[in-house]
Amino acid sequence: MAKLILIRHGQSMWNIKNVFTGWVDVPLSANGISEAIEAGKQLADINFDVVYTSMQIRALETAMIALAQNNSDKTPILLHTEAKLKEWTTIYDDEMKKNMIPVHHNWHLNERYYGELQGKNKTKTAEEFGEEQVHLWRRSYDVPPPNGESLEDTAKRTIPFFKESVIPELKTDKNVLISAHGNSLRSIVMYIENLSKEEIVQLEIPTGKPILYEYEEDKLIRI
Ligand SMILES: O=C(O)[C@H](O)COP(=O)(O)O
Repeated sequence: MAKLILIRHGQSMWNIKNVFTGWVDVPLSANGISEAIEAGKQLADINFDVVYTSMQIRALETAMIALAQNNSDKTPILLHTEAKLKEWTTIYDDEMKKNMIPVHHNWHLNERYYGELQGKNKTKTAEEFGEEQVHLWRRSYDVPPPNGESLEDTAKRTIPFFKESVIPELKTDKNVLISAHGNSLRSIVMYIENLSKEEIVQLEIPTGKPILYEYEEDKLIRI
């Protein structure tokens, strides 16, 4: 039975400062690296066949650090350009691929674009615009931050990608790791678990804590 593992990147350098990050490309903090190592140890017995990350370094770092803890002797191969993808399909033969894990990067998994809030301190923003308004921007389904993406907007790019790229892997019994972000993953969990617009407001995804599903009879069951 194929497994799907979702993991939000470990704590980032801006998570520490409580700053809206979105599409700003910020690395993991020392604590975030420890979180990724711990997550990797928790997932060490899963034989991953393919990995998907966003284009953002915090998600890629988390995936690579977690994979470094894996008990398989496979090597992750970053397929971050069309040329690398072509090389993967033409140069590497099946024998070589047995000991490798393809790691795909894709902007569709990027964190929600936080628009004008990017770079702003979350506490100061709440003081400026009010707690309720900021909570709506951060956790509602369809209220976007100023010149940013709502969760609904984010889902319009994550869900088609998930259906077109990830589901076919699960259907062919591949174990999949997705390393992404708090809100891009909230949109995916909302889809998988069929959460309502009201329920999604309550969903928080902590940094570095894997979410596990098993794929059976065309359904994803949380385990
Ligand atoms: O982009 C960010 O600031 C964080 O990754 C998620 O922020 P949020 O928890 O405020 O949505």
